[in-house]
Amino acid sequence: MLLCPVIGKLQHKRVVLASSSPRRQEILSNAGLRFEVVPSRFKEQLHKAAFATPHAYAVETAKQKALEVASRMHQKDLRAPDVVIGADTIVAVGGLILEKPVDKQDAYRMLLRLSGKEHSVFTGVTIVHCRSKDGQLDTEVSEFYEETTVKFSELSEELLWEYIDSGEPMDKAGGYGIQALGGMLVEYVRGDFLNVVGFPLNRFCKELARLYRAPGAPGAPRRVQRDSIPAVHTFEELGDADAEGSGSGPAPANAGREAGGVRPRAPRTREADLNGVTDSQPPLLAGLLELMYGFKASKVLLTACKLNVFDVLKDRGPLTAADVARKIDASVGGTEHLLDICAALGLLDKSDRGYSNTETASLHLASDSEQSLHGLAAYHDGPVWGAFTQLGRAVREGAAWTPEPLPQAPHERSTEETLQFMRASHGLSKLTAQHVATAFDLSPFTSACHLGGCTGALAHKLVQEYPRLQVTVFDLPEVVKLAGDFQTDAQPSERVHFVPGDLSSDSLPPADLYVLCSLLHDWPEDRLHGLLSRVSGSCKPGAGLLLAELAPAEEEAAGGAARRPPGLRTLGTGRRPRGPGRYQRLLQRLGFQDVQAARAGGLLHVVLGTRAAP
Ligand SMILES: Cc1cn([C@H]2C[C@H](O)[C@@H](COP(=O)(O)OP(=O)(O)OP(=O)(O)O)O2)c(=O)[nH]c1=O
Repeated sequence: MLLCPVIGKLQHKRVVLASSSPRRQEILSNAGLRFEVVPSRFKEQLHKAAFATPHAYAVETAKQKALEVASRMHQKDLRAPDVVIGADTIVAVGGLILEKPVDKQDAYRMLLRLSGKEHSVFTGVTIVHCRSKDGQLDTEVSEFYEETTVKFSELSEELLWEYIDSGEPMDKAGGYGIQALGGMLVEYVRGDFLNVVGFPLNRFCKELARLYRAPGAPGAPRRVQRDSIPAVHTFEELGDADAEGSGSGPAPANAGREAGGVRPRAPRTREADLNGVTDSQPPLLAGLLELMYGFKASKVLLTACKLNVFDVLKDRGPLTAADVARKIDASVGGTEHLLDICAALGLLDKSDRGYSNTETASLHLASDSEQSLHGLAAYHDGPVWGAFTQLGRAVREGAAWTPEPLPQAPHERSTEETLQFMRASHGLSKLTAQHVATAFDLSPFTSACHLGGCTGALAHKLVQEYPRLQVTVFDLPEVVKLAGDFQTDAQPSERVHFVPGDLSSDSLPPADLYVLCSLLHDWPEDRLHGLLSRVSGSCKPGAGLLLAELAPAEEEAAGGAARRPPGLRTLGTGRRPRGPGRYQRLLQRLGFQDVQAARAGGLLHVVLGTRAAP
C-alpha cells in the first residue's frame, strides 16, 4: 500500500527517472514510486554566468537532462514515457557554483572553500509530461527547486585529505556526501535533508499534488520552448506572446516559486522545435533568420536601459505604463509598446497591475546594482552601434573598422568615450572577477600585475581573496587617470596600485604573477605572440602568467561551429575562438611549465603557467 496518496497518482503511468544517481533512485523507490531508470546523456556544461542565480542554473540543467531522455526515448521507439523526472544538485558558496569535483585537487579546493562556513545546496527538479501526437513528441514541463543550508565545521588538512582519500567526494556535488562519511563534516542543516542527498521528496510530492489537483485547474503543466529568450521575428508577434503570458489562462507551472532569471514566454513557434531534437529546420536557416532579426531585440534592450526603465521598476511593485512614462519623461503609448516588448522578451513581468522587473533585470540591467551591465549596454548603444551603422561606408571606403571600435584606437578617444568603455569593462570584470581570482590557488604569489587592468575591478577582488598579495594595475595613462571614478563601490585597498603605460611599448612593472583578462580573444596571432613574448621576457624563473579568456561555446569547441553562424561574442575575430588548449601550448612554447587550464564561471577559461629557469 502506498503511504503517500500523491505518489499513487503516478501509479499507472510509465515513469522514467532521467538520472544515474543511486541516491535519487533510493529516495524515490523508498517513497513507493515505480519507475525505470534511464540516465541522461545531457552534458552538464551550461554557461553558469548566463544564469542570474545558482538555482536557475540547476533548474535548467535538470530540465535539459529530462528533455534529452524524453526525446531520445521517443525517437527510439516512437513512444515516449508518460512522465520523465530530471534533477540536478549543486552547491553554492560565495557566488560560486560547485558541481562534482573533477579530481582530488578539485575536491580539496571545494572542501576548503566550504570549511567553517554556511553554504546552500540547491536541487532543481523537472517533471516532464510526454505525449506522442502524429509522430511528434509533445511535452509539458513543470519545474521547481529547493534550497537547504548546510554549515561545515573548520576542517583540518589531515581530515580533508583523509576524507578525499576515502573516494567519497568524487561523484557528489560540492565534493561531499552528507548521508555517509561527509556527515562528520557538518555542524548543522537547515531545510530538507533529502534535498542535499539529491532529491527534495517533500517538495516533489507537493508539486505532484498541485499538478494533479483537477483537470484544467490553474497550475496545469505548461509547455516550454527550448530557448529562454524568444527569437524576435516581428514586434507584433512579441506582443501576442506577451498577451498569452499575461492573460487569464492557466498559471505558469512554476508560479509557486520561480526558477529565477529570464523566464520563457512562448512565441508562436512549432512544438517540434523542442530541445532541437525533432527540429526539421536546417540549423543554418534558423540561425540566419535570427541574425537578421536579432538587432531588433538588442535595440529594445539597449533603449530600455538608456531610458532607465529597469531603474524605475527596481524595488517597486508593479507600475502602469503611464507611471513609467511619467518617470522616464516619455509618451504613454510609446512607453507601453516598449514595456510590452520587454515583457515578451522575458526582461519584464506583466500582470493586471502593471509591469515589474524580472530578477535578471534588477540584477544586471538596473544601473546601481552590484552586478550591473548597464555600462556595457550604454557602450553598445553608443560607439558600438555607431560603428555598425557605418559598416557599409567603412567597407566601401576602406576606413578602419572593427566590431569593438574603442580598444583598438585608444589615443583617439575623448574622455567621455574612454569613460564609456571603462564602464562597460568594469561591469563585465565585476561579474567575472570572483571566478578568475579563484579558478586557481594564487596564494603562493605575493605581487601581481594586471596588464590592461582598466578600473582595477579584478585587482580588488584578487587582494580580497589573497591577503598577502599586492597588485599593480597597468593601463594607458588616460585610463589610469579616470580609474579613481570607479573605486566608490569597491573598498579602496592600499594593496592595489595603478601604473600608467602602454602594453606594447613600455617596460612592464615587476611582479611574480602577470594577469591578462578578456583581452586577447580577438587579437590576431602576430599581436598575441608579440605581447605574450614580452610578458614572458619580464617573468623571472618561478613567476606565473594567468590568462583568462572568453571560452568558446560548447558546440564551437567541439567543432560544430562550421554548421552555424559564429557566436556573437567572437564576432571580432572572424574565426573560431581559441580554446584553452591553444593558450596552453603557446605558454609551453614560451618556456612556461606546469601549464594548467580551468573554467572560470560560464564565460571564461583560465590558463596558468610558471616560468621555467632559462
Ligand atoms: C551535496 C551532496 C550531493 N550528493 C549527490 C547527489 C547527486 O547524485 C550528486 C550531484 O550530481 P548531479 O549532477 O545532480 O547528479 P548525478 O551526476 O549523480 O546524476 P545524474 O546527472 O545522472 O542525474 O551529488 C550526495 O549524494 N550527497 C550530498 O551531500
